[in-house]
Amino acid sequence: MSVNPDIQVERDTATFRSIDVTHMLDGSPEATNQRRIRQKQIGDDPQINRRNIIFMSHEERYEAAIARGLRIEQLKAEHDWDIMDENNAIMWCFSDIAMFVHKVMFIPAIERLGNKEQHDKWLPLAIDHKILGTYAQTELGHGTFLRGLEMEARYDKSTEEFVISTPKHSSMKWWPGSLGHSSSHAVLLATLYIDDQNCGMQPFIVQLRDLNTWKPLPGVEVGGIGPKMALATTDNGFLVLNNVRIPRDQMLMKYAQVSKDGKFTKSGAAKANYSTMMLVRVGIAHSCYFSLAVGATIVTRYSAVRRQGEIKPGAPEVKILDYQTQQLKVIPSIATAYAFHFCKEHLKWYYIETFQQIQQNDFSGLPEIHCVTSGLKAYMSDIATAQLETLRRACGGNGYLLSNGITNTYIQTLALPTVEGENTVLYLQVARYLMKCLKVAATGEAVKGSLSYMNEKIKTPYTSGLVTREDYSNVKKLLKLYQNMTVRLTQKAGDHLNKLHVSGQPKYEAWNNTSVQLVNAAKAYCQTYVLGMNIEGLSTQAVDLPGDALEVIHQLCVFYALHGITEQSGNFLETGCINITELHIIQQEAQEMMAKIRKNAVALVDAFDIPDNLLNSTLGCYDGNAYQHLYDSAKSDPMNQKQVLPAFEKYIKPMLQGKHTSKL
Ligand SMILES: CCCCCCC/C=C/C(=O)SCCNC(=O)CCNC(=O)[C@H](O)C(C)(C)COP(=O)(O)OP(=O)(O)OC[C@H]1O[C@@H](n2cnc3c(N)ncnc32)[C@H](O)[C@@H]1OP(=O)(O)O
Ligand SMILES: Cc1cc2nc3c(=O)[nH]c(=O)nc-3n(C[C@H](O)[C@H](O)[C@H](O)COP(=O)(O)OP(=O)(O)OC[C@H]3O[C@@H](n4cnc5c(N)ncnc54)[C@H](O)[C@@H]3O)c2cc1C
Repeated sequence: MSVNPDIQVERDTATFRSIDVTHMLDGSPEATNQRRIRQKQIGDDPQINRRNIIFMSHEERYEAAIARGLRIEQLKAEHDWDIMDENNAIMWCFSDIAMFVHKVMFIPAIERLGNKEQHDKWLPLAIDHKILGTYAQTELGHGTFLRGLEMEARYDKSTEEFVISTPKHSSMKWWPGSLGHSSSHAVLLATLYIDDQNCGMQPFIVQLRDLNTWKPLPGVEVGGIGPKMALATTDNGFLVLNNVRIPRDQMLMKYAQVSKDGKFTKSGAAKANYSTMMLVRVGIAHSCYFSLAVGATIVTRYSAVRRQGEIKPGAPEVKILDYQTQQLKVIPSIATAYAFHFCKEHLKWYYIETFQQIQQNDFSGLPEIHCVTSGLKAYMSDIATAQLETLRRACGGNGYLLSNGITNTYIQTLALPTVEGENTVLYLQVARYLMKCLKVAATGEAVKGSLSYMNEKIKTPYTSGLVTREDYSNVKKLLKLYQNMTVRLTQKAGDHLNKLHVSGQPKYEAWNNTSVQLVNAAKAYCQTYVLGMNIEGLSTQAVDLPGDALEVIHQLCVFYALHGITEQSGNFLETGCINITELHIIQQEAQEMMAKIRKNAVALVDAFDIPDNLLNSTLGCYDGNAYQHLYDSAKSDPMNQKQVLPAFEKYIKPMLQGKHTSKL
């Protein structure tokens, strides 16, 4: 099929070469080649390809997702993939792999929470798929408040075993992925009791199913929790354990130990057992980038080939991308996807460095990285889901179809604000850190790390620093506005907290009564962080780009900063970081920048380089032939393979013949 001329002209008139930006996103031309080879191995494989999933039943999808997982293992062995390749493969399959919690949580939990002997015993079994596992933490009664977990592991000194039980309905495990039907084992988080003394949440390895028959072991009641909005193939489950006994060495003992005679000891940081969640929060940031890149690609391409209505009366119908309002739906998502790219790259290296320190028992970086990973997981998933919905609607009626490729991406991404810590709760963790830094800054001590800008801002009076028109496209000046706004919102929340406390409210009550302001400050901190990483990316990753490409990536960053101010203008005005005249100029500059970026919109999403066989979209194919692909997809619907469906004879015909009323 030839390329739609409407999309070809977009490529021909772009001011830069997409491939240069693709190399930047991948890190180098060699990395681009390597990724393309991997994506071809996945996309071309009939067992992995997700082409027909929209026509499958729940059970068919589940089975296909198991087969996909197995096939990925084979490809990994055949092509010598490393862990990054494997994680990317899972992401490119949109996590449509039934055992993916085994890979992204079960194995990492053993690695992080187990000691050397436990690594030696369990990791080879898990890595070779001799056992399949889940991460079973959340219960029916508690997901957020981990100190409230009710499943009990009581140590029995006489047999040197833990006895695990579910005292009431609310204490059953509820939600763990792959638990329903696909796991033989679980890393199970339960409250440890020794002689009735509560020793906090600890991780245990518990076998759930017989490895030959796959039947639940005695004392184990397990099953799926029922159909969900999406992620149909991650069989989230429930688990009830009735006095199930496991040997002492099946408590993962890297950070807490129970001796044979029942002595409890702890090593490492207080929250070291929470470290698996931090890793997955980093993975979620990466997923948010990918989902948004997918959505932006589909909708930008569709908007460039869909013609509807006229701008100039009587003139030919225009591409919907030429409507300014459509641009406002599409361009921010492109700019955000690029900002998220820089941010997730930074986060990946930041996590690797800090994890290495933690491995050396240096926990000093833990509070800051907990703040950053919690905040970015929350902020990026909030923004990604909001923008995906805007993008989906920007396709009009066809945005409601499953074959468009964006609907599935959107509803899958909708899980991310909830999993690994509900977003509001995570923002409140960020706020806790903000309040601590505020206290440090107030005493005149230097705040270090991502909030070091607080040192300067807390002392100096604020001026926007926007004097000339050029200042409005100076990303460093714009970043200062964001930093000002974050510090002011933090101070405002801090003042409110203190005021309530001084007026007699206990600290915990004052905290709850300030939590709206606290969350607002935390979001501002996250938004500032993302912008900061975008700007840093310009001078690190983007710096080697040819001038024309660098200019466009720079424009995107300016637009991201300006648009963010227009979206949050209330915060910027209320804190006095800009005045109304400055806001009007910012709005105007943002619109002008959007119009410039529009010219390169298709080339910018092409640079994400997501192949058609992973994109799985009728609307967003590279060739721009959306109508042909929509028609082909409709024709391939199994319901269209018969001219007349059985329901005709059963119900429609009797109705047409007036026979139905006799049965009423
Ligand atoms: C790539 C796609 C992947 C999709 C994956 C899908 C699979 C999904 C899996 C899951 O959802 S698994 C279950 C995830 N569950 C959660 O994330 C639970 C959320 N809750 C928490 O994380 C915590 O309970 C809490 C809300 C952060 C608070 O915990 P708690 O009440 O026990 O803490 P406090 O006693 O209040 O102490 C807070 C104290 O602890 C520090 N802290 C908290 N978490 C961490 C951490 N992860 N690392 C380091 N430090 C942590 C926090 O900073 C506070 O410190 P101080 O201020 O007291 O110094
Ligand atoms: C698709 C999916 C996959 C999952 N996979 C797993 C898995 O593999 N393993 C696993 O263990 N779990 C898993 N979970 C569970 C998930 O981690 C929890 O649902 C999540 O942590 C939220 O906890 P919750 O359900 O208890 O929400 P709740 O805490 O009940 O949240 C409900 C509301 O209460 C608010 N709230 C709660 N506490 C506070 C507070 N302190 N301050 C202010 N507001 C508060 C929240 O903001 C939210 O608005 C999964 C969930 C989903 C949806």
